[in-house]
Amino acid sequence: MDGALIELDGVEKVFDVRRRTGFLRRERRRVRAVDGISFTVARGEMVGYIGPNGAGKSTTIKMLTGILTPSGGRLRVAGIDPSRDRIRLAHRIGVVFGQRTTLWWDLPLIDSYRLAHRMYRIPDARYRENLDRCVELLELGALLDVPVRQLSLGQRMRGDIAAALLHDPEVLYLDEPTIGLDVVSRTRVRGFLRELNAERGTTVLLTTHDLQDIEQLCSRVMVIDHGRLMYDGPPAGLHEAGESERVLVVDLEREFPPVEVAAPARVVRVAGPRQWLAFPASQSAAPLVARIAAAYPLVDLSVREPDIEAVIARMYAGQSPGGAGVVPGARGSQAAVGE
Ligand SMILES: Nc1ncnc2c1ncn2[C@@H]1O[C@H](COP(=O)(O)OP(=O)(O)OP(=O)(O)O)[C@@H](O)[C@H]1O
Repeated sequence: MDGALIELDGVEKVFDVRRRTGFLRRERRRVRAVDGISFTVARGEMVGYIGPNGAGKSTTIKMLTGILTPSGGRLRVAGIDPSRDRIRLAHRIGVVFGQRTTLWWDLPLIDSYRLAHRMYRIPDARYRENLDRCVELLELGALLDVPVRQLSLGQRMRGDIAAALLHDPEVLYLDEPTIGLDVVSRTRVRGFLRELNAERGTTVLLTTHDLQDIEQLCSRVMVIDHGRLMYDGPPAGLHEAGESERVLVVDLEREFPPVEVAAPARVVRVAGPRQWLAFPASQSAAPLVARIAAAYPLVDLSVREPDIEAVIARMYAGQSPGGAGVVPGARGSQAAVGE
C-alpha cells in the first residue's frame, strides 16, 4: 500500500425531492443521502461498505464514479475529481452493479468484451491476457458465444466482473456482487476477488447485504447509516461494537427442557426437539456444540449468522462513545430535513 487512492473529506449529497401530498399540493423535501462522510482507502485495500436500505451506499459509489456530483465536501479517486473528469477516471476504475448489467443484452458475451477493448483502447496483448485470465478464473469459456439474455444470474455476474476488469482498473467498485447468486456462484465470485486483490493489488470497495462477503473478503469494513459513517474498523469489531449474536439451532433426539449452557449463551426458543441458542457472534460455536453434544443426544445442528440490519440495530443500542472503530458523533443523524 502506498498512499490513499480514495479520499473523501466531509462529502455530502442532498437531493431535492418533490412529493404530491394532495390533489394540487406538492411538498419539497431535502433528502440528505450522504451527510458529511470522511474516509480514505489505501491502494490495495479491500474494504466493505455496508448499511441498511437507503443508508447512502449507492449514492456514495455514484459520487466516486462521477455519475453524481457531491453537494459539498472534497472527493478524489486516484487524484482525480470524479465529477469533473469522469472520462479520465473511467480508465482507472471498474464498476459492477449487481442489479444492472453493463453487457449488451442481445449480443454474445464476447461482443461486449470486444467493444470494451475498443472503447478503452486497451493494447491488444494486454486485452488478450486479461480476457484469458478472466475466462479461466471465472469459468467463462463455454459462455463467450452465448447471448447475455440467455445467461443465468450467476453467469451474467461473472461476465460483468470480467467486463469491469479488462482495462486493468486500479479501483473496483462492486455494488451487491453476490445478490441472488447460489452458493456455488457466490464462492466462485469471492475466490476470484480474493485472487484479484492478492495478485494485482486491485483496490476494492464492496457494498453488500451479505455479511459473509465482508467476513471472507475484507479486513476493513465501514458502516453507513442515514448518510453518516457509524463504524470503521475490522469486521470482527463490528460484532463487538454491536454485541451481535449468532444463533445455534440444535435438533435433539426428543423433547427436552431448555438445555443448560454457560452464559452469555442462552436458549431463546424451544419447539419440540428443536432448540435455538443465542451466543455472541464474536465467539466460536465449537465449545457450545461440544458441551451440548456431551450432555444431550444431538441429532443435527446449524448456525445462523446475524444479518446486517440486526448488527446495526444492536450497534445503535450498545454504542459507547469512543468504542473500537465506532466513529464519534455518528449517532443522532437525520436522513431528511424539511425546508
Ligand atoms: N436520485 C435520487 N433522488 C432523490 N432521492 C434519492 C436519489 N437517490 C437516492 N435517494 C435517496 O437517498 C437515500 C440514500 O439512497 P441510496 O440509494 O444511496 O441508499 P443505499 O444505501 O444504496 O440503499 P440500498 O441498500 O437500498 O441500495 C435514500 O433515502 C434514497 O431514497
